Amino acid sequence: MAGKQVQVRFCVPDLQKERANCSFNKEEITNIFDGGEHNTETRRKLQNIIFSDPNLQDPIPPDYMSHEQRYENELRKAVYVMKKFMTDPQLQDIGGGPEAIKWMYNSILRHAIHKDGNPLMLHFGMFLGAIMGQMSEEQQAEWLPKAMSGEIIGTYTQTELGHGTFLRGLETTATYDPVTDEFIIHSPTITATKWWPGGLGKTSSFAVVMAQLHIRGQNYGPHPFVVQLREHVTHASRPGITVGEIGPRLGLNSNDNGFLRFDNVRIPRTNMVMKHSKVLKDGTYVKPKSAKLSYGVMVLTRVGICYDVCWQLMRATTIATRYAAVRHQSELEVGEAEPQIIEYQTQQYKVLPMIASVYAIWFAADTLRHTYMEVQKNINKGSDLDLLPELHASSCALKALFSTDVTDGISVMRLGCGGHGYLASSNLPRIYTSTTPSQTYEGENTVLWLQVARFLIKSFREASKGGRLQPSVAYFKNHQTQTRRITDLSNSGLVSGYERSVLSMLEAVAKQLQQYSEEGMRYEHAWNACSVRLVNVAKVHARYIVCDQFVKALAKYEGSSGVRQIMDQLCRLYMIYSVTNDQGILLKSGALTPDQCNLLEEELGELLAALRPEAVNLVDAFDLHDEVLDSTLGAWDGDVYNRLYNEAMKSPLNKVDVPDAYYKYLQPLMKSNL
Ligand SMILES: CCCCCCC/C=C/C(=O)SCCNC(=O)CCNC(=O)[C@H](O)C(C)(C)COP(=O)(O)OP(=O)(O)OC[C@H]1O[C@@H](n2cnc3c(N)ncnc32)[C@H](O)[C@@H]1OP(=O)(O)O
Ligand SMILES: Cc1cc2nc3c(=O)[nH]c(=O)nc-3n(C[C@H](O)[C@H](O)[C@H](O)COP(=O)(O)OP(=O)(O)OC[C@H]3O[C@@H](n4cnc5c(N)ncnc54)[C@H](O)[C@@H]3O)c2cc1C
Repeated sequence: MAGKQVQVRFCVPDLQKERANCSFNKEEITNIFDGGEHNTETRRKLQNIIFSDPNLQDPIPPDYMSHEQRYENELRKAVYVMKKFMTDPQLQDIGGGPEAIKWMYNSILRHAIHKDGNPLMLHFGMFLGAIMGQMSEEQQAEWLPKAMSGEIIGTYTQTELGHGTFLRGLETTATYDPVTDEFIIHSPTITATKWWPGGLGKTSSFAVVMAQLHIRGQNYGPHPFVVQLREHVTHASRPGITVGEIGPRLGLNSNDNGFLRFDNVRIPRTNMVMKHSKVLKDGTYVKPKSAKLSYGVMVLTRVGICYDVCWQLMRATTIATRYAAVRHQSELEVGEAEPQIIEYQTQQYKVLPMIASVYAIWFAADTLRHTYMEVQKNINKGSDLDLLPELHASSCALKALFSTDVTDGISVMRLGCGGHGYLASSNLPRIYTSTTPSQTYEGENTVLWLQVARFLIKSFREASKGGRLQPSVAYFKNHQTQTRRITDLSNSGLVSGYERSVLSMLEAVAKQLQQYSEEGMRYEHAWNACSVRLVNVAKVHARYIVCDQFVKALAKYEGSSGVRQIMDQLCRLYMIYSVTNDQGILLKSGALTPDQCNLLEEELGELLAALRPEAVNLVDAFDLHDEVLDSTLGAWDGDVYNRLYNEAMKSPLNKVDVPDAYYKYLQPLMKSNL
């Protein structure tokens, strides 16, 4: 059943044909990703307003702008949107609730308006996140209105030149002076220089600064403080503050990532962020319920990254799938017309598992978000923090898995578009460069995998003692009784295959750790000597979580049978794609036999063929506006060749037939060779 849009808009015949027979209700799928029918309606209204606003257009394609122009252009749009969003009655009236607006706004703005980074992103993400999640109620009352109105703009400054991963190694100090009731913020060394925070270079007037808290000579570890960096009105950097931008990056070049140094800068004691830990006037330190609660903003951002990369994958798959339906190349049979490249099974294998991955990521991210909300509720109620290790481990696992899967997936989508995928106008290069840093920021992925492994090893030991297990590792309780082989290849059978593989890997690595310890190696060194295996088991556990969540989400799905059927096929594809990619692991652990792997590979081919006719409709159902795609190859109408040609015409080199550079360099060379 085709949606309304499909019937009225022009598109090339190849896409018309693809859209003519759709076996499911696309709108129902759109509603899933928007979080309900009402949200879809709200998002579309917002899109119409935003995309028809001339103030949000770029004067020239950002690729042809200088570094300064890009920054200025994005800041102009970001400030305009902020003001418009807060004051325009049209936007106020749209409704949908703050949650809906927030998610939709993030996706529309981040991906369509701010094409290569937004100088206010950290303000809206982590600065506001720190105010709302880490400040006491009195502090929120003071800071939130200022931050919401734009009176102050802030960022989150944690990473330093010398340390990003190792928070305990941060060197910036916040020393309490009880005489003046102030903290003295200081950067004692060059490596203490804050380095990387988004919006820090030229945009932010304030920052949440992570610094080592010192009271009367004792170090209480990293804590967050609010520090004013720039003067009101003049925006000049304040005395004792040295701040600037760190220079061009692989991508996200419109966001002024910055550096920052403090020379004994004094701030009031009450600028310490004090929801969880406090320093009283007399210098008494009030401990938090858990030392790790001050890392909460990172956890929230890790959850956000799971959704963020999912949107990026939706964009990349939409572009590559539509292109694959429009592009004709080679011959399937000699002398026959060139087929659409999507007819090649290898091309289907590029796009279809990535479309299925979008669903897998979305459902797992949703479960993670609910765990986050539950933990947050418990923190606010002052009740126990039992779920904190679960949240930490799952958010590390899913952030690391999805940022890697999606970065790799986008690369495959680019390759799937051949040479044209390498053109900036396809937008695949920028989608890639905007996504790959998510493997580094908010916890470098290897480091996060090791955090997951730490949780797994602890849980494994707990299971052997018959102890209590967190939900994501509840399956460990069976570990001594289960045989390794699975006998049925259904989805739940394959999930069980992953469980058994994790347990088998854990058993082996735990044994190796034990052996090293018995040989006299210190535990930390034994851990390091096993860390490649530890990372590997963490990855398999993460894949288990995602497969398990996908199956569970579908079991609860109450929509139409058409959508249910297509999602079942996608789930099956995701399962088999994952298992066949991991078959070495599953074979080694004894969960699968080579014959079973062969059966799964056969089924994979059948699924690709079954899903091939639905490919374009599946990406249409993501309902990404052409402005969100921003791609010559992925637009809804499929008019790829005219768009490619027209975009090339925008190159400044094409303004004149013979450029000045010819007269300066080439002509003298060519003349001298006459
Ligand atoms: C939507 C898109 C937005 C994109 C914007 C992105 C902008 C980017 C911003 C940034 O990058 S901000 C900077 C982010 N930096 C990091 O993420 C640093 C990564 N490092 C860490 O998180 C930690 O240092 C560490 C690697 C987890 C280790 O921390 P630490 O050394 O202090 O811990 P340990 O002493 O080793 O203790 C580990 C102990 O603590 C538990 N734990 C660690 N972190 C957390 C947490 N966040 N929540 C709960 N628990 C935590 C951990 O499980 C261990 O527990 P036990 O095993 O001892 O029980
Ligand atoms: C685009 C972008 C935006 C950012 N925005 C912000 C921001 O707004 N605010 C902010 O504070 N920071 C920000 N960062 C910084 C980011 O959080 C750090 O870069 C990240 O946490 C990694 O730290 P690092 O750079 O020190 O890498 P390192 O920790 O030095 O990593 C280098 C290598 O060492 C390995 N390694 C390190 N420790 C271990 C270990 N214990 N075990 C095994 N291997 C290890 C890593 O796996 C990696 O291969 C941003 C970074 C980027 C790229």
